[in-house]
Amino acid sequence: MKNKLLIIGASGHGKVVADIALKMNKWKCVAFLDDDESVKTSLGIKVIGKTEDALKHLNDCDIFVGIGNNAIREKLQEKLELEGASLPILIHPNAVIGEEVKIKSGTVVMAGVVINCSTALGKGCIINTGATIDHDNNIEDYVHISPGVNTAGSVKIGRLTWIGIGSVVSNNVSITQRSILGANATVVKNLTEPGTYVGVPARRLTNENTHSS
Ligand SMILES: CC(=O)SCCNC(=O)CCNC(=O)[C@H](O)C(C)(C)COP(=O)(O)OP(=O)(O)OC[C@H]1O[C@@H](n2cnc3c(N)ncnc32)[C@H](O)[C@@H]1OP(=O)(O)O
Repeated sequence: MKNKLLIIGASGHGKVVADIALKMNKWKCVAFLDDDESVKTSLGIKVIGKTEDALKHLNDCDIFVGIGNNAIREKLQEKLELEGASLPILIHPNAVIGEEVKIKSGTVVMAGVVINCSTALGKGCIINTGATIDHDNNIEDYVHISPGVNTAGSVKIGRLTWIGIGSVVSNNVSITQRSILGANATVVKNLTEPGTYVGVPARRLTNENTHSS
């Protein structure tokens, strides 16, 4: 771990990431990188360069990708990993993490989250505000669990999936990779085809647009 933290992305999600980093009180200095030149500060924290500048700071900074879009976050984190970057895990001090929980690099766990025992979180995941992830879940890489989601026991969520705000996933259910669950969806059986699912119980949207946040 380094004593400086660089966060890529200074917009809404990046700001929440920075707020968590400040509350963890582990870094002497926190700064942003952002490709929008008009953004000079965010949350009172300086933007000191663009995404491409991350490579100049590999030796002196931990780097965190604070981008909400799953596919973009994956692309940036994978490149940084190849370059040997130090990619921390961010956990808000008011999150509750059970025994035997495994969390991989580049994942953020936000305020009010509860993760029960024996659950595994992959790399580059977002576990957003107030979500609960129960025991023995397997959340693969670059998944976004939106605010207020509840997953029951032994749920599996495939890589790059986005679970929309307030959704519920019943116990022992698997959701395949690259899926999107709309706000307030309820999943009661396995979703085996990637797609966008909405409603109670969740059903696939027929005319899907392409979303990847
Ligand atoms: C901190 C943060 O902000 S984290 C971010 C949290 N944000 C979210 O969780 C947002 C989740 N996104 C959604 O729910 C979106 O509506 C999506 C991704 C499911 C669908 O978006 P789009 O592909 O643009 O679909 P669109 O808005 O055109 O809707 C298509 C149809 O599905 C319906 N629909 C869309 N979302 C939902 C939903 N959540 N539940 C039920 N029906 C829905 C629409 O009413 C529409 O129906 P119609 O064709 O009969 O008019």
